[in-house]
Order: sequence, then C-alpha cells, then structure tokens
Amino acid sequence: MFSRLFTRAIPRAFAASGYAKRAFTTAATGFVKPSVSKKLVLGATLATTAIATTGLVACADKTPLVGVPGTKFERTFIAIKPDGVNRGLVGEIICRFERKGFKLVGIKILHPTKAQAEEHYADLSTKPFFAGLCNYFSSGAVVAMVWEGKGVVKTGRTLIGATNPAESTPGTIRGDLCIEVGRNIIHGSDSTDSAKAEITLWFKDSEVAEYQGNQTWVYEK
Ligand SMILES: Nc1ncnc2c1ncn2[C@@H]1O[C@H](COP(=O)(O)OP(=O)(O)OP(=O)(O)O)[C@@H](O)[C@H]1O
Repeated sequence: MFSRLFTRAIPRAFAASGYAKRAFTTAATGFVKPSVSKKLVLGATLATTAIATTGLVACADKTPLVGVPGTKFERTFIAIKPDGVNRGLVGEIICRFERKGFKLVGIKILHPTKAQAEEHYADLSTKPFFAGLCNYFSSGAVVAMVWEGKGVVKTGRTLIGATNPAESTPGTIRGDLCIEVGRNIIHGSDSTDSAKAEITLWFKDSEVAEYQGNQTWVYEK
C-alpha cells in the first residue's frame, strides 16, 4: 500500500518487456486497513523520513542496469576516448546529449587496460586496425557513461556521426570536433544488444543512479 502511494507517476513497460521488477520494501507493509486519513498521515510521515534520511524519493520500480529498450528507459553506453578527454571535449559532448533531452545516469573516468580495450572491441579483432585501436583506447583516460532516454541508442549514434569524421555531417560530434577515423573522440553502442553488453562490461549496478530529472518536460506522456 505504501509503495503505491510513492510509485513514480510515469508507468513502466516492464511487464511487456519481460524485465524483472524490483519493488522496494518498507516497514509499513505490516499495517492492516488503516483509515484513509491515517494512511495519508502515515504516508506523509514515512515519505518525509525517507527523504530526510536518503535525500531521495524512493521509487517502487528500479530500471535494470541495461535499461529497457524501446521505452524512455532505454540505455546506451557512451565513451569519450583518450583524445576527446585530453582535448578537453568532455563538457561539450555531455552538453550535446543533455541538450537533446537524454538523461545521464552513469559516469566515471578511468584508464582502460589493453585487455579491457580488447574485450570492448572484441568484434573487431580480425580488422587490420585492431591493435592500433586497442592501443589508442587504452592510451589514456576515458570518460565512460550510461545515457538513458527514448531511442537513445540510435539517436546517440546520430548525435555522434559517422565512424569516419571526414564523412560525418557537420552538426554531429565527429563532424564538428575531429578529423581522423583513428582519433574520432567518442564511442557509442551501435545496437541495443551492444548497449546491453557494453554497459554490463563497464558498469556495476551500484554505479548507475536513478533520479527524476525534468523528464515530464521532455516527453509528452
Ligand atoms: N579504417 C580504420 N582505421 C583506423 N581506425 C578505425 C578504422 N575503422 C574504424 N576504426 C576505429 O575503430 C573504431 C570502431 O570501429 P567501428 O567500425 O565499430 O565504428 P563505430 O561503431 O562508429 O565506432 P565506435 O565503436 O568507436 O563507436 C572506430 O571508432 C575507430 O576509432
């Protein structure tokens, strides 16, 4: 009952998508049929306590780490490569995703090992540029991120632009900010399956946060 009072206003598509739903528990579950006014007072008191204690409004549903493809909870993995970080383009790139309306739910800076780079780009292991690519990706700091939003995998790729910056449309990240394919500053998952694998490779569940944001101003419903 208590959890219903604080269920997020935006309905989730978990049932349709087959993703597991995790409800949060509270001490209120043992109460039996209090009067309406008592329930309201009880709910308000517990909510105040929850906010004061955690600084967050508890949610009945938690989005899975890999997101829910096809919904506004779809997630993608975006990495600003060492050239992007060293050129001071982190803020510019984040700004473009934020301005679009996507929500940043995970971010960290790390220096990938060669082995991590090889795992991340394993599907390209037969390409002649594979060794150079892994050296490049593990050559310095990378900003790894998880972004959330409707169509974020496909639209994220559109924001990024074509693999080769020379073929990227002006207005895209690569089209505006870089020149060579071997120094193309950013990576974005190319499918929802890739997003799932890459988010799982780079992030733990505890490293991704949920918050309301301004989503009611981004989506019609
Ligand atoms: N011909 C090439 N020469 C050198 N590097 C290349 C070449 N083609 C691709 N790469 C590098 O390998 C990365 C992965 O290539 P892929 O074909 O998966 O393109 P992408 O999906 O646009 O890039 P990313 O996976 O980094 O987002 C490219 O981003 C680029 O850095």
